[in-house]
Amino acid sequence: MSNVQKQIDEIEAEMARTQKNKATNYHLGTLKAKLAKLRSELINGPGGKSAGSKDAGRGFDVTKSGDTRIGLVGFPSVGKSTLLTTLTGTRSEAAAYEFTTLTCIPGTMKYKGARIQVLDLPGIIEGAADGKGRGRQVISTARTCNLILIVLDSGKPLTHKKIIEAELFSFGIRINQTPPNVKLTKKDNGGIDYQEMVPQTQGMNADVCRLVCKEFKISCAQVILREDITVDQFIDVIEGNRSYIPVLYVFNKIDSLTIEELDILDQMPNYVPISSQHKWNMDELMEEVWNKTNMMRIYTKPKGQVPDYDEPVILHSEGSPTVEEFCNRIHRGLMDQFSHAWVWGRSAKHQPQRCGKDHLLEDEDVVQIVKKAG
Ligand SMILES: Nc1nc2c(ncn2[C@@H]2O[C@H](COP(=O)(O)OP(=O)(O)OP(=O)(O)O)[C@@H](O)[C@H]2O)c(=O)[nH]1
Ligand SMILES: [K+]
Ligand SMILES: [Mg+2]
Repeated sequence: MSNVQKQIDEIEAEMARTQKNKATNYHLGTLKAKLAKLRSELINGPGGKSAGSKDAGRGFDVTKSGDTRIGLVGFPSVGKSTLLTTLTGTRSEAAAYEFTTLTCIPGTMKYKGARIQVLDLPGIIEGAADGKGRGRQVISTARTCNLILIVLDSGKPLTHKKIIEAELFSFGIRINQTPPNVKLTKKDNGGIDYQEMVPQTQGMNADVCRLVCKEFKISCAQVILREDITVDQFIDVIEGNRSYIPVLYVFNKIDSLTIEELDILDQMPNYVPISSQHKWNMDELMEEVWNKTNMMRIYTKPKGQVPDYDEPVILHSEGSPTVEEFCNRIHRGLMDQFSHAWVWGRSAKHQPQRCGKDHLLEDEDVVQIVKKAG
């Protein structure tokens, strides 16, 4: 065991021993900061780049293609390769022995007009993020995905889910979370200026903030907390290299479960039960993938022609994208020529509606761009 891993274990043991209360809150804050620093060191070497930076653990060299990228992550033999083949038609060897897949196999599927790249990956086990097997490469590649499918064998213990989550976590991936709404501005002088815009109920206060900053050698900064966060989330802000990625839990091999066992699984959020071998419930999986990747279809309509429903322009957006974002997606420079747009569909008050560049679009709107005269 490496020296760094030993220190990590010691701190984790100390944290487990320490009762959570007001008096120990500060001490725990310092321990959490130390732990985060050691984890970065473990992944990148001492003084190395922090997790997630370009030269940190290298992923597999697979070119991005399509509108979005999803990765299949899980223990060996849960059925990732079988799923890739079922979804995309690309053959990836599947077999009953562990570590059948030794590299990253890409495939593509089309759904609602969007081209989705799916990455089959080698299986990972506990300790993957610290370099066991190809674990680091797998998780580095997972960091490049817009959505991760954690594939689980529904006949195996649920503890596997926790282990995979912990591996992703220690590599700087935050699943199904949004980046903390915190502003941190480093300064040259003036100490730590700490402001709470909303009451903090999960351990943050001015002293904890100062202690954690000190651990990271930040002595002067403005810190504004715009939501109620945990100390761990504050450390995430300081380290600044986390990847916030949505996750779906795909419970495979449900063909070998009883109805009662299936009912228990049914109560978990973000989960999709499937059988990749029997192609069961693929429709729900595709729909959940669609919902989690925040894609929107906008159809173009050249003047005097019917809209092109086969090749939508795909926009990624948490909320509604603007006409301007749509134009920029088609090609740079289009906005220079933009006069107005005709919009049909859910976002239009009448069909069509004449709109400016700030108009907010909805899924499946049809847009015709009118260029400036001359
Ligand atoms: N019963 C059942 N078996 C399945 C299903 N999907 C895959 N399998 C079997 O599970 C075994 C492992 O499948 P793989 O697709 O190789 O699993 P993997 O996760 O890619 O495995 P590694 O590449 O070794 O990590 C094979 O024997 C598959 O036939 C399923 O839906 N139901
Ligand atoms: K296998
Ligand atoms: Mg495989």
